[in-house]
Amino acid sequence: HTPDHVRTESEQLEEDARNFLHELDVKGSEECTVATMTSWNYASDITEKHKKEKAAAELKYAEWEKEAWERVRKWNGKWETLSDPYLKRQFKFMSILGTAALPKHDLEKYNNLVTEMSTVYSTAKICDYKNPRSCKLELEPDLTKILRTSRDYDELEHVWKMWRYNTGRRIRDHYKLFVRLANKAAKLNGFDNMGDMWLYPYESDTFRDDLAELWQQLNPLYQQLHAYVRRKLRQKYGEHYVTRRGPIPAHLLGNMWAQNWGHIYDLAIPFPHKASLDVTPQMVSKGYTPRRMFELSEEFFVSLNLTRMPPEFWQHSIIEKPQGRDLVCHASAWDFCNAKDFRIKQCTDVTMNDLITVHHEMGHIEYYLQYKHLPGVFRNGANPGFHEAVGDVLALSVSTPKHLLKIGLLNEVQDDPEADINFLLSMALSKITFLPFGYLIDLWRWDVFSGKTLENDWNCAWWDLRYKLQGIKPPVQRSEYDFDPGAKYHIPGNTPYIRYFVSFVVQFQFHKALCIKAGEYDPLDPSKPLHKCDIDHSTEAGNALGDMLQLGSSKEWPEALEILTGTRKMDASVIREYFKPLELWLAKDNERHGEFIGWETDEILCTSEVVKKTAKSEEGVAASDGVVVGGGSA
Ligand SMILES: C[C@H](N[C@H](C(=O)O)[C@@H]1CCCN1C(=O)[C@@H](N)CC(=O)O)C(=O)N1CCC[C@H]1C(=O)O
Ligand SMILES: [Zn+2]
Repeated sequence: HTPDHVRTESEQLEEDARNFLHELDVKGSEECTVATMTSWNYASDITEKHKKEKAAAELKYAEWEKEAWERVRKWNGKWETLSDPYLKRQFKFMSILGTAALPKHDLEKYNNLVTEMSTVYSTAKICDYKNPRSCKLELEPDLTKILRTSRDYDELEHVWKMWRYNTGRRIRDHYKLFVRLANKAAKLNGFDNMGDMWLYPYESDTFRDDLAELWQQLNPLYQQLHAYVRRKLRQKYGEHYVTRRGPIPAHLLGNMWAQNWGHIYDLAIPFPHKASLDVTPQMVSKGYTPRRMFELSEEFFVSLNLTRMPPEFWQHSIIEKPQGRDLVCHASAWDFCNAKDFRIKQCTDVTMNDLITVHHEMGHIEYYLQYKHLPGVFRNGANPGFHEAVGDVLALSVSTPKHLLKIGLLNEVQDDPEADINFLLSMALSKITFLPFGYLIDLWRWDVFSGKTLENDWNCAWWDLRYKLQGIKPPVQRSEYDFDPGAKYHIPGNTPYIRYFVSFVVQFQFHKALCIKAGEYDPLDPSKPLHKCDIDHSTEAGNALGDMLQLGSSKEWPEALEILTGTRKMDASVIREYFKPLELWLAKDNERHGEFIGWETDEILCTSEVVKKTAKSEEGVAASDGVVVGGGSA
């Protein structure tokens, strides 16, 4: 490099900035590794000792973040004059301190509240409906299995109600204090409330409006699917429980949160005489293990010329539920900030649904691997939605009958319009049904953080959204004693959720771009529709995906999106194109059956009053001034 004395002043500033940022990054990564390790130890073995170690490490890491932030602040007024956008972007991100801005005692309280809420959620157990003295049923695998397989209305209601009784209801007070401290931290960072701070990584002041626009474009398709599934559930459970024009009882949809209806495919399959596409039986009969499922996923990434898992991954990951201890079973991917230790923790079941989740988690690991060379502030998704989309994009190919045949999980593929509709319906039961759920979680939380939803209305505001967007209702009347949002991992876990809604839109844009590169999709060739595309073994597709992943968050997400897809905007028309044949079929089928599209009810789903418990039952007691949340039609 040029000797000091001939450099211009701005070149000198740039050199100093580079050295300053590099030094911070080395120290920051070391601190991050220590903090992440104690977080992993707690999440994989919940003990008082691990909780204390995690709490101490979080405070220590916050000390480091504050020190780094104060050193960055000294560059204010200088870093903005740098010409290199790569350096300026690093300073921009390092100027946001986060919750470490809280006074130490507030931060300690905040961290403990989150850990406490997570512990309640992850260790909750309920009593068995069929054997009330056995009270050791856990969410994974017990309750998940019951929601997936039981068709007993009352058993499902018991599990649905008791899960919420032992999770959400028990953390409602924690959450009140958590919200206050979260907003205090947001204000210390110059945001109005935590909801605004969560949107910072999307770098767009029209983001909320863009999301509302996407939902408007997707809602019609959701409503057609909702009407069709409601008819099938009415056939199964009878008109008393599933009315013609009302919302669907939430506990009948195969999933604890009604976020993915894939497990009632057997009740909804349009052409039952065609081969089933749920390959769980084949996975079991072929002796699949969790390890095999992870290797299958890795093989797909490698076939795309992407990076295989490092030895540490197989050494340290937990891919089966360990017995004899409490742990956070909710699947997660971990980056230990040292460019070599990456792990997944997942209580894997041998089911097709878990094979999809394996790909989801592996997608996170692949993103970590692709950007591990970048400075810490860029070791993130272009936006959080991109991080959620990577694994799902590969899973779109894996889920095709053609691919399942290729890997021996299907022994025949029927290629005809009816089989097509069956396949698209099975995909819609997890992709389309998720959209209103993925949107409403943070619609609810943004209103809670902003104060638009007051503490006394938390649960009824939740059911207002669940009714309005998903067209579902609770099997038993709810009150403000309950805290049903707290029964979903990401609320006690304090993980933002709009990233999943973004992912479910952009993953189809990624899929389309990769399918074109793989020569698997041609809009003008009816034999190559988007939903039949399988990109496996396409290095053109893999290289294009890798090029985008390697950017991390060093470029604004519209630029990263453009590099891969040629467009700079989230675009709902691609997911609608993928499901077009199904949308046409559903509209005709609903028309033929005279189905009412949408939902209405005059039932009181949630009361602001505490419902007086009667000896007979909980429902049926009309509260004095119940808040009617189901009055309007959709
Ligand atoms: C099963 C999955 N678990 C999350 C995920 O993988 O996103 C976990 C918990 C929260 C964040 N997380 C991570 O692993 C992050 N460390 C990844 C990262 O940000 O790097 C999950 O929650 N999903 C998948 C479908 C919809 C949603 C759900 O199940 O509702
Ligand atoms: Zn994820």
